[in-house]
Amino acid sequence: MNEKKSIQNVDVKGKKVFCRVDFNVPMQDGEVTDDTRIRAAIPTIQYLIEQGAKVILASHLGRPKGEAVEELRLDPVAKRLSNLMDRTVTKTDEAYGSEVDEAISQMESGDVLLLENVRFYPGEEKNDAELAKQFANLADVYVNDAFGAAHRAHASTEGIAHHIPAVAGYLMEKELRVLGNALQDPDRPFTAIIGGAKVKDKIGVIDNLIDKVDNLIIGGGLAYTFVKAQGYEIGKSLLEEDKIETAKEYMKKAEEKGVNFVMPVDVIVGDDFSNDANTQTVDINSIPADWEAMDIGPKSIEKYSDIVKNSKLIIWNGPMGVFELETFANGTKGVAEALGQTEGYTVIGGGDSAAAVEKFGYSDQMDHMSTGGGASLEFMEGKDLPGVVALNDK
Ligand SMILES: Nc1ncnc2c1ncn2[C@@H]1O[C@H](COP(=O)(O)OP(=O)(O)O)[C@@H](O)[C@H]1O
Ligand SMILES: O=C(OP(=O)(O)O)[C@H](O)COP(=O)(O)O
Repeated sequence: MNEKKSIQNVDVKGKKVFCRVDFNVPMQDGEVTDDTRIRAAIPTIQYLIEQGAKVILASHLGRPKGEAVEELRLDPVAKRLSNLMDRTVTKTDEAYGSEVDEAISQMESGDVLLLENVRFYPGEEKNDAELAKQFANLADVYVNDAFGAAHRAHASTEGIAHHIPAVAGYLMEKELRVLGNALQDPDRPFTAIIGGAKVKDKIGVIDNLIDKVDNLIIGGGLAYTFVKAQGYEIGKSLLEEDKIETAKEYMKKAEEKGVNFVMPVDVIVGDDFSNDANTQTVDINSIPADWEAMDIGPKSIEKYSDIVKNSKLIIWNGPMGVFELETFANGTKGVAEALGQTEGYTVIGGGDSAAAVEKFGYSDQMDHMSTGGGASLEFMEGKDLPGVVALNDK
């Protein structure tokens, strides 16, 4: 990232700036229910205003598949941004075309405009060259602050960057710096905790992390493919059959590299995927047939917490159990608490882990909560992010 230009390396004074943000926020009944991503983009927007730029914001919301969907219009987002910044935010009903041209022609220095959902146009996700040009024609400079969408090569995240000067915003810079430092020059002991349910999505991350960490802690639904690979029975627990061999290889690789590969030692099993399930706490080698492991047990929580408290750097992606159900939330809560208490630097990799940390009230105690789920995973996996690659080199 150090080699990519940032917002401070380009003159934006009095210029029209197309700023791609990730305002893909949860909404209910036409109201924004979590404005974390909106607040995270404010330092960049504020800087552009202070520089006297004309700030043209663009974002996607949801997955409207190339056509206008009323519930996915960005009006509630414009309203929330306007409230948060205590200033007028003009919103257009299109993302380019005559209405947008007219609105931009009326802008003065320091004004803020929000374009309509860019995914209302089929060319956005196809990274269509014509659409990218249309976006570029709206402005003099392109700023990408949408870290959460940086793993997408779309017209407003990638294509546009080939037409006008293209730089990273403050949020993008911060995300890449924190995650990049963690992976390149980590303080040690360096611990990664990987949980959640998507074995296929996370197997590459586990592989890449084995080359970097001192402790690799596995929890959540994906742990049971590894438990099975160790030769234990897992009852009805989540299993990705075709990844058992890969799991074996990774455990072998970890051993060869001297990485402490940490698995649950006990689990909470349930007889039903609900809060009313009957439960038992069992050792990892005693999961009964017909029961499903839905959370890590108390001995595992203690073991994981001790490692977390003795680490200098901890990255966490993915809950330890089915935390949405109170009955199976203790593992995730316990790990969140340990991260809240550790002296080490804590990085939460977006997605459900960020939601869990928020839900249990520990977000203020974390050092960095990433605004990107998929993006931070791909970054940790060592993949190039197209939205970053396309930016101008220093
Ligand atoms: N033991 C388990 N069995 C089934 N599902 C689980 C288990 N542990 C966690 N989960 C589920 O994993 C989901 C999150 O998985 P994932 O999307 O991979 O995480 P993230 O969004 O943090 O990357 C949660 O909905 C949670 O209920
Ligand atoms: O919410 C997002 O992804 P995330 O849930 O993986 O963090 C981003 O806005 C990307 O959205 P997308 O996955 O529809 O391309």
